Amino acid sequence: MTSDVLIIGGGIIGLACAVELKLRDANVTVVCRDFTAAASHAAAGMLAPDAENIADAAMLDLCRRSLSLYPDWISKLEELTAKKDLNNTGYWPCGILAPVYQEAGEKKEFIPNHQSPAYWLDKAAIHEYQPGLGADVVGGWWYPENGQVDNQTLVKVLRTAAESLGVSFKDGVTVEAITQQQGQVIGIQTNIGFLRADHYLLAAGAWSNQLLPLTVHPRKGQMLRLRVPEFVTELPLTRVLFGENIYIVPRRNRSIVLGATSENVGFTPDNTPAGIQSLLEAATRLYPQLADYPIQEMWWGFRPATSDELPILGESHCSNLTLATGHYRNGILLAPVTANLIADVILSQTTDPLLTHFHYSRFQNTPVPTQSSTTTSMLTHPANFTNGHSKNLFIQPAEFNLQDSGLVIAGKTFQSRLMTGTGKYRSIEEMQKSVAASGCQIVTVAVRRVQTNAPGHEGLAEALDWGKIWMLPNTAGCQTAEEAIRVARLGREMAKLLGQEDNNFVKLEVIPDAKYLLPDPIGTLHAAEQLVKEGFAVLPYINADPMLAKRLEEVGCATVMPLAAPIGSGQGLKTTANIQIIIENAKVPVVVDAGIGAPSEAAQAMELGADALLINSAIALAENAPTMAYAMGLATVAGRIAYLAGRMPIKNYASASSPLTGTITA
Ligand SMILES: Cc1cc2nc3c(=O)[nH]c(=O)nc-3n(C[C@H](O)[C@H](O)[C@H](O)COP(=O)(O)OP(=O)(O)OC[C@H]3O[C@@H](n4cnc5c(N)ncnc54)[C@H](O)[C@@H]3O)c2cc1C
Ligand SMILES: CC(=O)[C@@H](O)[C@H](O)COP(=O)(O)O
Repeated sequence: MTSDVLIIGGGIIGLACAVELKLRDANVTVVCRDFTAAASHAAAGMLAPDAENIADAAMLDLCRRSLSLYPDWISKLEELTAKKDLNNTGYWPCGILAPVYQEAGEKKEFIPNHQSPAYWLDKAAIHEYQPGLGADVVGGWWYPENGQVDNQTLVKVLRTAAESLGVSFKDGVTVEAITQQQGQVIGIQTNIGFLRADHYLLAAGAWSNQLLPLTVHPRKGQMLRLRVPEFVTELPLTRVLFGENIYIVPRRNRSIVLGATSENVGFTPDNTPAGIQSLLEAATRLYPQLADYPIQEMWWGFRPATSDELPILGESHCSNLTLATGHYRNGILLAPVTANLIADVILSQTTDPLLTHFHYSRFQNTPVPTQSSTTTSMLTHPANFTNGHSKNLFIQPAEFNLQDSGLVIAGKTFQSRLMTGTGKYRSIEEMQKSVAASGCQIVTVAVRRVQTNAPGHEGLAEALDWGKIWMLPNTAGCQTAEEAIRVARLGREMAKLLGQEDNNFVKLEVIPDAKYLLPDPIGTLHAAEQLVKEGFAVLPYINADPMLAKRLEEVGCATVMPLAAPIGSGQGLKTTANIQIIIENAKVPVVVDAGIGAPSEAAQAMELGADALLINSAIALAENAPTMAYAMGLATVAGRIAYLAGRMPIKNYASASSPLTGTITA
């Protein structure tokens, strides 16, 4: 049995799983960066499987199961925290009324086959049942079994319960990478060092794809809270109103939560006038007397959304890593069922059949593996991936036991350590052949040039098979941090359009100087800080400056990319001493970028211990580009193997290679 479980993320999902695992005798540690940033803190707390109008049958089943677990789960939590008063979590099966302004025309009556009842109320009935609704409400559904919980107090109760059971917490700690070897997680890299456990659970909400390339992205929601004024003696609302683009959630403590916007703006923080205005307009239309209620508080949060709006639950590509993320709009509702099913997976190795529907591999073209075959290509391009070329550049003979686990950037593993570009080729066909011949798995693309169809970039984006090659959008042509941030966002959209939904990589170039193409260190640092905040995996192109490399690593960049020599100069390794210092100190991959002119220089950079190379001009401008690409691929592998083999020390004097003893004297 797995006893030590490390949970990444201390939102409701991480906490609920921690309590359940601990109750089943596991040793549990929760690592959490920032509890106040959690969606769990920001939510409205509705328990609304029916009001949410969930179309997917398996999801509806999951939500209903969770709703039915709620009463016992709440009692258990409140017992654990020695507070039997059910109001402590604000759990309130108060029902949800969903008024409409236009009748949809469907048959409206009690639906007896519904697993939970739903009643249609016509205009007269709804106004009688809920006085104070806007005059233009024409009817609505009543879902008596839906309800709410005060998510902010619930997570506090969960945290207290977990602590009282002995769950250990590492607060304010950021997980930077999940380190894997041969289908196993061997530990997690954090800002306080390397942590190990028997088993790992990823419950990092909207930030999950900073650690694994899952299709989880943030969907921002703005919220506000009103207070029932003193002069209103009785609670005016005793059920949730779930209207069009608005929900009104009255708490028993006389606050009223209004939500929420649904914005696709990455991790852009703050409340905005437009967001708050839209909520207030919709709320006062639905329940006009709110117009006079005092505003108490505003906030925002990031729902962990997936492209099909369903959570990702259960096993992963690694046998000791389980996933519980992507709960999107229903994570508060789904907490108890998630905790149960995930504890079953981790501790009893039993997978409820329902979990097949929420398996991570549904976003790939691969079939869902059975329990006995757990490895798929989610994070690691297959080791024998040849990128269309007949030669496999990555095969390293087993007898050498090289223990090279691949290049890991922002949790994604690549076998090839060579990245190439797409510029300067004489034709698209030559570029395609060169990319294939190099064996590279990452190709950088200048977002601006592709968007503007610059000469040589027409049709470029479509010319490569992005099912096989990971796109590294770059901000070439940007002179300021602001421009680079804008272009990075476009790059992310471009990658999405080309089918890489989960690609958050950006090669950051801020280059104001046209003659030497030297990057602006200050602009690069500023842009990197912002882009990291927005959830990008940032790969900054820099001069070979060890201090800057350190600062960029500290702000959360996924790699550093020091230059060997100016871009396109083919001068070779001109910055060796500084690159060596960067390599010695870096905890993120060091990618030597720009200026490499020949395979010998590529090999030399890898022998120094660089993790990867980015080479464009030396390939594109060679007389025979595909052949040079092949040579660069071989040189990268040779340099890496030589680095792993460990070169001999350099000596001042000769030392004979043949033995000096036992020779025949003449
Ligand atoms: C405005 C809004 C309204 C909502 N309303 C409802 C509702 O009414 N009903 C409902 O059921 N659901 C609702 N939701 C959805 C629900 O809040 C989420 O689905 C749920 O909170 C997700 O929980 P989680 O634990 O997965 O993620 P989160 O609560 O976001 O927690 C993730 C945690 O992981 C931590 N973390 C992330 N990355 C790292 C890292 N690298 N290292 C360490 N820690 C890390 C974060 O700091 C965070 O604390 C709403 C969400 C929003 C934003
Ligand atoms: C394509 C790209 O990103 C280049 O800006 C990169 O820096 C490579 O430089 P070389 O063209 O000198 O290899």
